This record gives sequence, C-alpha cells and structure tokens, in this order.
Amino acid sequence: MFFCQCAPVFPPFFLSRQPSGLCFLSVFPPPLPEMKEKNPWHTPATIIITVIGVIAIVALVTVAVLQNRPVLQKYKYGIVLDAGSSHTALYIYEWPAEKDNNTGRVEQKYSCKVKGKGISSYANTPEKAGESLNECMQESVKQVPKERHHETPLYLGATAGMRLLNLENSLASDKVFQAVEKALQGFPFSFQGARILSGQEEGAFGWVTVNYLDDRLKQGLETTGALDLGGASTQISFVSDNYDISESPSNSVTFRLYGNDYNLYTHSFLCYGKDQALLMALAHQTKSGPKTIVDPCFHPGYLEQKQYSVLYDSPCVSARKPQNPTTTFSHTGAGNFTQCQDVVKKVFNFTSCQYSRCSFNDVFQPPLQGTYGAFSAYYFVMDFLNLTDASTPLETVKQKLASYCATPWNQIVQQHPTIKVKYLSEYCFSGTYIVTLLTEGYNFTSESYANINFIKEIKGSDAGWTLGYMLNLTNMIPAEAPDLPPLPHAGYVSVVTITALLLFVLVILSLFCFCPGFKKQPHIV
Ligand SMILES: O=c1ccn([C@@H]2O[C@H](COP(=O)(O)OP(=O)(O)O)[C@@H](O)[C@H]2O)c(=O)[nH]1
Repeated sequence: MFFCQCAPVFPPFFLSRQPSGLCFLSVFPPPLPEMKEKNPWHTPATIIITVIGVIAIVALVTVAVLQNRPVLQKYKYGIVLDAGSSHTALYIYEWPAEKDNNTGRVEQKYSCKVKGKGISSYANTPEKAGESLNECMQESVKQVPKERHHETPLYLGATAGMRLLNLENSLASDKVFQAVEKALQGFPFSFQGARILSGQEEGAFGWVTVNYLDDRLKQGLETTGALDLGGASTQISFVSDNYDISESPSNSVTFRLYGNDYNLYTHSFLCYGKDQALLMALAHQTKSGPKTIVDPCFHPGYLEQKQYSVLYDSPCVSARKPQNPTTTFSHTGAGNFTQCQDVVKKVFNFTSCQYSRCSFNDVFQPPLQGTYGAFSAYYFVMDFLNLTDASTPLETVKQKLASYCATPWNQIVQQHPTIKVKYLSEYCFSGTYIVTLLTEGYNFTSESYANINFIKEIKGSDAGWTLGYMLNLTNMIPAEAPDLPPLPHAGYVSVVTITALLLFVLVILSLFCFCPGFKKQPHIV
C-alpha cells in the first residue's frame, strides 16, 4: 500500500488526498464526515397533529363566527301620525326584524311635519283633512322598503284639538275621521285605525317614550317624569313613592314592563295647552267686552285688531263670552312679566281642593319626585327664549323673561325677521305661562325646577306620546325581562377562539412533555 503523507500546510490552504492517492493543495477544506441534524418537530406524527390542530381551530372558529354572525340586518317599520291641535306630524320607526318582540331597539327613522293646521281645523271641509296628509304619506311610501309596506302598521292618534271638536260637535269630528281614514286606507300600509287618545293615554305614552329612549325601563332604573305641553292640553306624568292610588284612582296607570311594576301618576289638563291658555287669559281680560285691552303678556308697542267671535270660538272660553261685545277689540301690549303672571294665574283655580294635596282645578297631585323631561311646546318656547339650560336658576329664568317681555315689539320683530309675527308675538305669554304652570300649578320650587330638562329628542327620536303608543300597540315592550344570551356575539367568538388556541397549545405541550421522542436532542448520523 502506498501512503501519501500529506505535509502540514498553513491556512488558508488545505491538502487533500484524492482517491488516486495524490495530494492536492486547495483553498477548500476537506469534507468532514457527513453530519445530519434531525429536527424532532419534523416527525410525521407532529406534522399530522399540527395540521389536524390547525384545521380543527379554523373549523371551530368558522362555525362560531358563521353560526352567530349577525345576519344582514333587516328592519321592520311602524308609522304613527300625531294629529295635534295645531298641526299633524308623521313619524316612522324602525327596529331590527329578528328582534321585534323584546330586545330590539326601536328608533325614529324619519319625521314629516304636515303642512297646514291640525285636522280639527277642517271641521267644515273634512275631505281637506285627508288631503293634507298626502304629502307626508307619499314620502313614507319612499322611506319604507317596498317589501315591508303591507306589514307596516299605520296608526293615527288625535289629541286635544279633536277632543275639543268632539265635545263641541261630535258629528263634525266623525266626518273628519272618516275623511282621514279614507285617505290613509289608500296607502299600501297596514292601516290600524284613527282615534282620539284620552288625556291619560297621551300622558302615559309620553312617559313610556321618554323612559324607553333613556333605557330606564329595560335596566329597571329610577324613571323620569314627563311634562308635555301641547296647544290645547298639557300632561304631567311621574312615579311617586308617596302616591296613594285610593286617593285618586282616576290618575293612576299601572304597567308591568321588563319585569318591573310601575304605578304611574298622570293627569291631562284639557284647555291648558299654551294656545287655549292664551285664549283663556284673553277672555279674562275681555270679560266686560272692552274695545281695547292693554295686555302685560304682549310687548310694548304691539297692536292688533282682533275679532271677539274668533277669540271665543273654543269650548275652553265660549262660556265666558261677554254680553253684546263689539265685533273687534284692539289688543295692545304692556310687556310686564309680573303683571302677566297675575293674568296667567287667573286661568287656574287654586282655591278648591278636596284631596290631601292638589295641583290646580281641584286635581290631586302627589309630591313631585325625581327628574323630569319637558317636551313639545315646553321645548319650542324655552329654546326660542334661550332658557333650556337646566343649570339656569328659576330666579334667573324669571329675570330674563321680564327683560324679554319688556323689549319693545318693533325691536323683537327686527331681531327675528324670519319668524311668523303671530308666533313671535306670543313667546312672552308662552314663557310666562310655562313658568307659572310649573311653579304655581305643579308646585315646582326654585330647588326642584333644576330637575326639569327641556328636551326635544332623546338619541335621535322625538320625545312625545307616539313612540310609546306604537310600542304598546305592537307589544314591543314585554311584561317580563327577556332571556338574553349570556354573552354578546363578539364575546362569544372571542371566548371560542381563545379556548381553541389554549387547547392547541396544551396538546402540543403535553406531546412535548410526555412523548419521549419529542425530547430527543439533535443527533449526528
Ligand atoms: O315647531 C313647533 C311645533 C309646535 N309648536 C307649538 O307647540 C304646540 C304643539 O301643540 P300640538 O299641536 O301638538 O297640540 P296638542 O294637540 O298636543 O294640544 C302648539 O302650541 C304649537 O304652536 C311650536 O311652537 N313650534
């Protein structure tokens, strides 16, 4: 055997012996004996487990997501027409279709103010009452998806204007309803009828609306009282712990909503809406049929010729019509808040009370309690006067009103060129009436006045009786609290995902710890 003794050399050169036995000088090192590192994670068992694990997790999470995925949201709708004394308003409500019996939140989608006056003003031309609704109704047809038209309930509720017309002339009131029903039946909705709401319903449904929108009913929180001021009537509704129903059962409305019992005090004062109250205040000043009245509730410099026949054309004042008055009278303003309050106080009867306590006109009222939402004309008037801020003390409200009433009429007209003169002229009276009704009438003090919030809407839905009315007629508020899933959708998916991942990690760890093959160090073959 011939051996080539390769002499040692210095790097970076190497000597390598070829199979022929010859030695070569090279810059490459001679190959080492073959070294193969085996990764234990690359065993077939691990790969199969990993693939199965990943597939299982993906499948689990997919099923969880798909099973509980909120289906493409579909909505249901309801339409309510509020036929008030001064105007009619239409509201469309919507709610998630799959939750219409309990948990779904009903929201106002659209509102439309009907042009012209309230339906009661069409007593002599009833067909026009129906026609007046067409524009808003046609818009509703566009607002509600076509496939929902036939199942969308449509209600018309009339309030104090129609209550008064019904008292005055029930035949005329029936004809107005016939015309309105005929018009509404011509639309593709599910018309559920037109009717006059009782004052108690108006008060109670206004209370339901406010507390529903505030989420107080579902959560069983202390409720908010509701103060509604219309043109022809006004309502006060609240829960009082000290309300003994037996003292005045006619003021009590009981509800069981979401598993809670409510004993609501409510009263509606017909003729004490701000328009009828103004007529009553004028009637007090024109008892003797004068040619001129100097009215402290109108601005200095205000002057308007008014007809006695128009002034007394309402059941709220007709009985007080003076004997043989002139045809017209001059209505001039004096702009004095304190004197205006004295005039306003005359429309209330504070002297007789057959109960332990009263508001006015011998009407029982339990002690005031909690906070109140004051809406409709309460809001319109106080918003115009810039007095909606709940932090404004009652004394400041009175001072601001006094200053506003004393402002000369020509200055007021100049400052508000876009507001109709008729409405503009009445804000001094309306503001004074609101403060007097709340303090002298309902007994709010300087302290409790701070609990009144003047509101137009809550979370995008108007405050008023219409939403509560629809919720009631569609059984949308259950008597008992609905059984809710313990977790919301997102929470459910998260829990399933995290649990699946934990399980996977656990399986891999246990394989690693308990299967000896997984512990082997890399080995050299
Ligand atoms: O944008 C508005 C809408 C209404 N009002 C007044 O608010 C009262 C609302 O009365 P509604 O017709 O609702 O009367 P109801 O039938 O409830 O007595 C009337 O005095 C209206 O003049 C207002 O000042 N601004």
